Amino acid sequence: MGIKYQKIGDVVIVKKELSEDEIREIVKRTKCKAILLYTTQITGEFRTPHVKILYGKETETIHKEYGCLFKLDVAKIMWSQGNIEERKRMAFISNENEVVVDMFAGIGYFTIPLAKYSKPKLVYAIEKNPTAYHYLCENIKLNKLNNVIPILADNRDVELKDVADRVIMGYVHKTHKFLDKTFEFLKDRGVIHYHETVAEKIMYERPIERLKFYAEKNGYKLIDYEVRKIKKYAPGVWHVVVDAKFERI
Ligand SMILES: C[S@@+](CC[C@H](N)C(=O)[O-])C[C@H]1O[C@@H](n2cnc3c(N)ncnc32)[C@H](O)[C@@H]1O
Repeated sequence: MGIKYQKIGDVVIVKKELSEDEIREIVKRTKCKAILLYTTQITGEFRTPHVKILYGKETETIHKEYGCLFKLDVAKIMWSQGNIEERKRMAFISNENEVVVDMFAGIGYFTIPLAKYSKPKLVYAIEKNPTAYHYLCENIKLNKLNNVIPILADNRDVELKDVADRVIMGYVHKTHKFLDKTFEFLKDRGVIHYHETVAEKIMYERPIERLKFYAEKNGYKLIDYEVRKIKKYAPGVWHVVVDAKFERI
């Protein structure tokens, strides 16, 4: 059977309609409790999937990855398998001396592995969507973390000045528009993990130009950076992350 599927906890996601035989085969093979069809690309600021349930009823599950537990309702909240390497990388990016702000925390995609393995002093995990925030709080409890403060808010409304050694911007919809706020969170020196979707031809230039522009505007200078590919986003378009180090001028 050549059907492509993705298993999140005990829920399976497919991207095309299945026959009765195919549903039976997937259930037998994966022992899943539900099969969901993602009907369109994930869009919108909350990154909510559009789904049709092909099998089962219950779509809430616990996904295990890299020793972390992620509870989510797969019918309401996205899970990007393509970001797996970045979630692992973020797990060990910080250290015990740091305070981190995760501006687009979701259910804790980066916050949970980072808080668990890097053990920073504190992670402020900001999330605007109440459903994602609910699971973020559940996941902090499930993973027994005491160094995460979840905040239900639009990150632009959060008043935290000069607190962060590191800011994660794991969102790819006009991310640069949030950079003024990011520099408000940042201490005199710090690192920003800036995500962007960008055409291949300009992927080593445009994100850097934007970072430099907002740094200068906010009284910082870019002192070091590295552009990393996360995944192909569309034909000729990459989802990249820039690890960028800044210092206040
Ligand atoms: C979907 S996550 C990114 C995916 C994730 N990095 C992964 O590994 O799969 C982005 C989150 O940012 C949240 N978000 C969007 N705009 C926001 C804002 N202005 N303030 C706080 N959270 C926001 C969305 O609700 C969503 O949960």
